[in-house]
Amino acid sequence: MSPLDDLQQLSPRYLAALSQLDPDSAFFAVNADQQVVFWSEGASRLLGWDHEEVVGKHCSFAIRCLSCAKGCGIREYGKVSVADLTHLDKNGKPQQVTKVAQAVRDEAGRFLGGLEILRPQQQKRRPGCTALQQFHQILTADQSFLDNLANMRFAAHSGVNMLIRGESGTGKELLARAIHQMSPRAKAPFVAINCGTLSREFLASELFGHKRGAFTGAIQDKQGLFAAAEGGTLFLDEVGECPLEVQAMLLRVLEERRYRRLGDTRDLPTNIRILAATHVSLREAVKQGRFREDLMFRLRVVPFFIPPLRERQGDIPLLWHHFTERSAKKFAIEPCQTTDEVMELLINYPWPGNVRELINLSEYCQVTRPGQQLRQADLPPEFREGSQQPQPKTKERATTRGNPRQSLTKQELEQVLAEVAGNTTLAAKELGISRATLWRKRKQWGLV
Ligand SMILES: Nc1ncnc2c1ncn2[C@@H]1O[C@H](COP(=O)(O)OP(=O)(O)OP(=O)(O)O)[C@@H](O)[C@H]1O
Repeated sequence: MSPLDDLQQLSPRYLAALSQLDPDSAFFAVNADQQVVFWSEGASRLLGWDHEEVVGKHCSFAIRCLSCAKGCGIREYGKVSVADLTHLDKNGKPQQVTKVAQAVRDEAGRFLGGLEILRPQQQKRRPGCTALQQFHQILTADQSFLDNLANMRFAAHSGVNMLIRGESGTGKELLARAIHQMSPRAKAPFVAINCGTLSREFLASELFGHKRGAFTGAIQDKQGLFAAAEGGTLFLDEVGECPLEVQAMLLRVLEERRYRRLGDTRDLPTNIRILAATHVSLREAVKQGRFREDLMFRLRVVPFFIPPLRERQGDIPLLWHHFTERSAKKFAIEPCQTTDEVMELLINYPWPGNVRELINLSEYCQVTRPGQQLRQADLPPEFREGSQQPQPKTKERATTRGNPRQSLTKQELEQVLAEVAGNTTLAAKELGISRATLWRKRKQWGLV
């Protein structure tokens, strides 16, 4: 049946009239293939997509939410009601909504389609979190990450030294820039340096500057980053890699608020805030004698941990759609479309390179499949089933029922789905399989 036939069946005039009862909300209807057959004006306003762009397309094209990536639920349960859901609009901006959805069935109980309403929740949003997402470019749907970000606003404003810990690509520098922006130093410079990539002498010279003749090759006086960042923030990335001699120099600056250029005889005053980041534990580095304990305490007045992307699975669809749209704009092409199946693979991938790796992959997909539907085969080999690295040690994987890939039966899957009320994530965790596998098994055995 074509989308137009479905449109007739679902009485568009009634739907249009119904949607006018709540013009701020997004009303839409899908057919049995989950293609959009009705799209209200409120939906266009809330989610940014015009009627013509959406009708006839699979609903995942415009309805970008975490629950959709986990499986829609409307077909199975007939009725869905979820509060506090994060949806991305056309520009990748998160929208907090309440969702209600109702399946439409024929006399024989066959699924004909569904109706869904997304009500905006502006009034319920935490003002701090919204501002963080929009103003500081940190996108996340992870509530505990958001809470931590909101809780550190005062520390950010207060000017204390902060230490950010997280794996490579998790957004440490992005967060450091956000902290700088939230501080009274926002109008002064933000200067970043990676302490892990320079030799001791170069690093000291970069940081503090030098006088002509201070060392071989110092042919003229040079100002360092302390001078460049005066009044602002100096971000010391990979501070754990800093040589011990430079650590001693940094400690002196932090204690005395004065520094000396290499080869100089006089001290210069400094007024900067130091933010530092590390991917290793500084406590461990202290234990191993590679890092000064006194400097660690000075730097980590307020510590902040950014969880790796694999522990913020809810952020994967959000960031994916955001960066896919962004690279589509960058290359002036239509964004590629991500099926539920591919999204499951993305969600279950361990992302060793974190957000940076996700951005690179989204650009790769954009340029290799512009405007087209992304298939599993289009992803690099590490995303294909079976070649995925085991996911890093989550508690759930220890609670599986043996070796499910070989032994899972339809009956067992049915039983687990019943136990967890159809929740795909919980069922996958319980069975110790990826959600992609679970989804495939459900399709194979007609359990969708
Ligand atoms: N939550 C997020 N929302 C939007 N963009 C993000 C987010 N986290 C990271 N990014 C983007 O990912 C890229 C990598 O982030 P960033 O350079 O801040 O990571 P990092 O932890 O400092 O990495 P490294 O330790 O390797 O220097 C940047 O383009 C950044 O803007």
